[in-house]
Amino acid sequence: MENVVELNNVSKSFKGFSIDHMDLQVKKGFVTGFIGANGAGKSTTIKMMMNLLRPDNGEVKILGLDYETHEKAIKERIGFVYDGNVFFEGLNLKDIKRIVAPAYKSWDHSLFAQYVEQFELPLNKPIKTFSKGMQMKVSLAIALSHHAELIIMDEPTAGLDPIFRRELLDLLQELMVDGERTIFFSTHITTDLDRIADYIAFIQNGELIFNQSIHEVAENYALVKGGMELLDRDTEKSFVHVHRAPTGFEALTDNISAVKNTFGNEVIIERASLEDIMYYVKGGKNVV
Ligand SMILES: Nc1ncnc2c1ncn2[C@@H]1O[C@H](COP(=O)(O)OP(=O)(O)OP(=O)(O)O)[C@@H](O)[C@H]1O
Repeated sequence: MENVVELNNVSKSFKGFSIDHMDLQVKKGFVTGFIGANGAGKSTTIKMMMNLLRPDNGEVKILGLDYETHEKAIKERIGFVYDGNVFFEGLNLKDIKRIVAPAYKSWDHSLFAQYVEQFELPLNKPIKTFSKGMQMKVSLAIALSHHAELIIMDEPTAGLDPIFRRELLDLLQELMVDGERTIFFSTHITTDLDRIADYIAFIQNGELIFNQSIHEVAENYALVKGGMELLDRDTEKSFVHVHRAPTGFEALTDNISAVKNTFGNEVIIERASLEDIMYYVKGGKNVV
C-alpha cells in the first residue's frame, strides 16, 4: 500500500520534550486520525509534515518527495487546515482569493465559489471578524479548491458547533469516495474518529504508541474487569495498566489472548474505546 507521508527516524527536541526516532506512515486513500494527550507532540509532528518545523534528524517524505528539493511541488498537492488565522487579518476573502489562487496551478475558481457558498462565507468582510469555525472553513475551502490530494488538519473540529462538526465530517467522507485523496488530522474528539477514521495513530510523550486500522485497534485492545483476588505480579503482566477499586479491578490489555489464557471465564472482557486506551496508556505499562 502506498504511503503519502513517511516520517523515517525523525527526532525533534525542545527543552523538556522530545520526539525520538519516530517512524510514521500515512496510507494513501484513507482517513487517519491522530490522537494523544495535550502536549503529546501532535502539532509538532504535523508542523514537521508541513515543513513549518525542521526535524533535528531523520527524513520527512510527502507524496514520495522531500522538502529540500520539491517544496513547491509538495505544497501544490497538499492542503493544511487549521483554525488559526493563516492570512492577513485585515483582508477579506476576495483579496485572499486574489493572492492565493495564482500560487496554485490547479486552482479551481468555480469550486472555490461553490465552497464559499456551501460554507456561507462572506466575501467582503475582513477575516479578523470571522469566528474560529469560519476561519477553519476558509482554509478548508482553499485546500479543496486547489484539489489537494493530501489534507492535513490540526484539530479541525475543535471549537466547532456540533452541527457544523457533523457536516464537516460528512463533507470529508464525501471527499474520500474516489480513493485518491488522503486525510490526516489530529483531534481530541475521539467520537469523530469512530465516524470517519480508517486508521488511528496514537502519540504519547513524543512516542508513537501505535498506527493501526480502527479494526486492528478493536481487535488488539480490550477492557478487562474482575475481582481483586485475581491479580498478582504474574497475572498483571497481560495488562497495560490496572485501575483498582474496592469492588474489583478494571484494566486495559493489548493482548486479549493472554488474558483469556490466564483468566478464562473469571473476567469480563469488553471493547475498549479510544478514550479508554488513551487513559490507560497514560497510566503507564504494568504499573503494580
Ligand atoms: N517551539 C517550541 N519551543 C519549545 N517547546 C515547544 C515548541 N513547540 C512545542 N513545544 C513543546 O512540545 C510539546 C509538544 O507540543 P505539541 O504542541 O506538539 O503537543 P500537542 O500534542 O499538539 O498538544 P495539544 O493537544 O495540547 O495541542 C509541549 O510540551 C510543548 O510545550
